[in-house]
This record gives sequence, structure tokens and C-alpha cells, in this order.
Amino acid sequence: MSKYKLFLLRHGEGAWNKENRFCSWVDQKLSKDGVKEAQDCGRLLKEQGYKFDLVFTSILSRSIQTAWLVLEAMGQEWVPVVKSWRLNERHYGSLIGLNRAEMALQHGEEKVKLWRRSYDITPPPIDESHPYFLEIYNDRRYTTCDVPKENLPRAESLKEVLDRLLPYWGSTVVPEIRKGRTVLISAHGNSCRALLKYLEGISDKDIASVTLPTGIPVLLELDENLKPVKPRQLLGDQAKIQAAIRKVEDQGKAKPST
Ligand SMILES: O=C(O)[C@@H](COP(=O)(O)O)OP(=O)(O)O
Repeated sequence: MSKYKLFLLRHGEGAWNKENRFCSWVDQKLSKDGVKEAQDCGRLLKEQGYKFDLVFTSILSRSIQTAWLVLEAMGQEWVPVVKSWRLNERHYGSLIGLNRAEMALQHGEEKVKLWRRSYDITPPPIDESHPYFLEIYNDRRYTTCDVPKENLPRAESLKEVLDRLLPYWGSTVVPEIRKGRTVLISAHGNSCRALLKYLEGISDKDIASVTLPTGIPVLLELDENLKPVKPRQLLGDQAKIQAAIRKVEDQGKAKPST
């Protein structure tokens, strides 16, 4: 029997989603379309009568901005928003900033698919010579984490995302759900995929074909042990959602940049 409702949301489209670049820990804001996606998401949730008690976000602006826009559109701006680096997007290492379609041209679509969707392959790590290294590691937000800056990741597989996310899920999110609070997690494609893998018991192989489009809320209905009692529901127009999923998948197809 369904006891709890949990909502997962990949932020609205970010500036680098539009440019098809690996964004990861670079702090890009939402694009104009991304702002609209977040507002539409909030309107849809309001129309369907949902009410949140608590929102969790990463410490990247695109997930925070999305949470704010959703709450504003729902008229629930007062709902507390709690942030943690543990919900950040997967750290894409040295791939950060690169264009997926160009990478597919250079390395082949299969390789890009492995980098993006395999469960336990870690991309090459970022180092000091990378153009975005200082922007990321000199950012004040990373002095607020519950691990010293030197121990923050330099690249992550999806498995490593789950390893850093699960302690937070267990210690901070689960107790709130168990108190009966309706929680929204406004995060990223891969931090949400990692959590979905865990909650739904998806195999290492099958998680490769789970794709989350931007700005689409995912509703999970959970039993008293926080196990899903029915398949996840992606809320909204199903034809549009399928088209948005295909668009994310096609980002890894080889294409010279224009
Ligand atoms: O880091 C990024 O560019 C995307 C995910 O990229 P893919 O895994 O889909 O390549 O993350 P998000 O837009 O959800 O923050």
C-alpha cells in the first residue's frame, strides 16, 4: 500500500544543456526555456493538488533556481529548502565543458554512451590544468561541505554518485519522509538516476536506459519500507515527455558543432 509520496525533479534546462556541453559541477543558470519548464512544472503540480513540506536541492544554482520557481508557481514559497553537495550532479571530471556531439565524433558514440550511462565507469579526472578547475574548487560553496575540499571528487561514475548520496538520503531525507512530510528533491539527471536505481532496485545494466528529461516531475509512491509500490510516474503530457527523453538520448550522437 502506498504510504508516502516522493517527488524527484531534474532541474529545468540549463544554459549548457542547450549548448550540449557536459555541465556537471560548473554552476550554470537556467536558460529562458529552463525557467519556463520549472514554472510549468510548478503549475502542473499545483493543478494536480500536490503540496510540499520540504525541498532538498544540490548546491548548484540550476537546481536551487528550479526549486524556487516551482514553489513560486505553486504559491508555496515558504516551504523550507535544504541544500547539500551530496545531491550535486555527477562530477564528469575532464569531460566538463566538452560538447557531447563533438566527443562522439572524436571518440565514437559508444564511448560517449559508456561515459554518460554506464554504472561504474569513471571518466578521466579533472586536474589543475583544466579550464574549469579553479572555477569549481575555488568556489566558496565547496568550503561548506561535510568533507574537506581536498576530499571532494575529481570525477565520478554513477556508482560513486550513489555512494556519496546514500548517506545523506539515509540520515537527512528518510527521517523527514518517515515523519509524513511530502518531499521534493530538485536535483540533476544523474543524482536523480542514482537515487531511482537504489529505490527501484534497477540493475547496473538496466540503469543505462533510464533517461530523465529536464523539468519533468517524477512521482514515486512508496510503502512503509520506502519501496515503490508502483512504477514511477513522469507527470505531464506523455508524448512531450517521450520526445524530451529522446532529445536527451540524442545529445550523444555524433555531429559537428555549428
Ligand atoms: O552534467 C550535465 O551536463 C547533465 C547530465 O548530462 P548527461 O549525463 O545527460 O550527459 O546534468 P544536469 O543537466 O542534470 O545537471
